[in-house]
This record gives sequence, C-alpha cells and structure tokens, in this order.
Amino acid sequence: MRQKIVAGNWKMNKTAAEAQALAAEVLTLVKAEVPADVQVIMATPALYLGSVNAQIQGVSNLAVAAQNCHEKASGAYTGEISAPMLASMGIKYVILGHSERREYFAETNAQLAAKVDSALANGLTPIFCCGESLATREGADFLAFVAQQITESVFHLSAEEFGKIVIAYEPIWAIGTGLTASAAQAQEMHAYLRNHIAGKYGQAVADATSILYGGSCNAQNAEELFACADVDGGLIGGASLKSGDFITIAKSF
Ligand SMILES: O=C(CO)COP(=O)(O)O
Repeated sequence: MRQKIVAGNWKMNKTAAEAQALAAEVLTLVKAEVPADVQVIMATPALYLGSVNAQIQGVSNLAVAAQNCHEKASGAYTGEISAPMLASMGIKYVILGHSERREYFAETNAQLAAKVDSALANGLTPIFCCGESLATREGADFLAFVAQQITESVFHLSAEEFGKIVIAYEPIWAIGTGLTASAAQAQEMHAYLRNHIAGKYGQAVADATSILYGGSCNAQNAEELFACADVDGGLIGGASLKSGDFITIAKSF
C-alpha cells in the first residue's frame, strides 16, 4: 500500500542510553504531532531493536527497522543476524541494500535478491535501497543504472510479493555530503522508477508502491522534496539523530 513514510537510519550511532533517550523523544513527539497517516520508522543499531521496540509499543504509526539481515535463516555466520531472528523479536521492517552495505560489505544485487526473499518469507517489509554514485550520475545512463539495481534484486518477486516492499532512492553523492538532490532530480528518478515498476507489474502496482528519497534530506528541504508527485517520504540519516529535526521532517508532507 502506498504510504507516507519517514524512516530514520541511525547507522552506527548512539550508546544504549542515548538510543533510549532518542526513542523516548521521538515517541512523545510522534504521539503529539505527527498525523496518523504518516508511518515513522527508526532503524536503530541491531543491539537496541528489542528494547526500542518495547519502548514504542501501542503507537500504531511508529515502528523500528533493522539496518540489514543475512540471507540465510541460520547457521555458521558469525556476527550476523537473520530475518527469522528479527521476526521473532517482533521487528516489522528491514533496510536492505544500503549503499554503505554495498560499498563496505560488498553486497551485490544477487545477494540482495536473496536477502529480500528471506525478509519477505519471514513477514518483514524490506526497505530496498538503490542509487547511483557521482561518477554514474555524470554519465548518460544513471537512470537505467538505478532501474537495473531494482530489476536484479526485486523483479523476480510476484506482484503480490512486490506489493509488500518499499523502495528508497538514495543517490550516493547526496548521502552525508549536504548535497541534496534537487526536487526536480528526485522527481525525475522517482517517476522513472515508478514507470519501470509499471512496465513489469502494471500501473496499479506501481501506483501502490512507496518510493522514499534519501540523501541529506533535512528539516529545511523535506517539504520541497515530499511535495514531488512521486516522492512518498524519506530515508533520513544524520537528521534522524535529533528528535526535533526528525519530527519536523515527518510533518513535512
Ligand atoms: O544514507 C542515508 C539514509 O539511509 C542518508 O544519510 P544522510 O541523511 O545523513 O545524508
């Protein structure tokens, strides 16, 4: 179902006490200020998922997400966390294919397809990330490059399965750089991707897909980005670490 979504990706930040405090502030502000039709998500470090999830119970438009999961259900994969483990903790969402995972942990489109399958098989909603580097953006084929990431990692799904995933477009050149894609650049890519999805699954499925923008999205620029016809919300890094900024973004529709 197409939804307004603002997801905060905390990445590798916050101690346990800081995480608890930030989650408590977000909880209070979501209850008081964020419209019920905006789904707010906090992708905390895996260590804190259980405790933060317990903290936010009872608020229907607030949830937690894992930042990654392994593609196998269990086994000798030291340090990894599987989709069945996340599901057993009551976790509903998992970010997959973030560019930092692709770059630093060499995740490939094929491996991500397996992670998406494992997430869906365990009832998790994947927030599937795609996006191009600056070098790719400066070439002629950047739109096709991002479409290809989607083709290779999620187009093996049935229409019903595809209907359960969220797409997040995050241009790598805009992540943590302060260089936000302009609203026109975001809209161009989001419309292209929606059209690409329509080509595979039909217009109804494409129109029902939530496509988020990420990359230096903040309290100042969120409103302009979210006003774009094909931008359904944001995946927020740095600005999700401050409750006030994060909630301002969640109120920017
Ligand atoms: O990578 C991001 C979210 O997943 C975006 O990070 P920033 O908002 O810090 O640019």
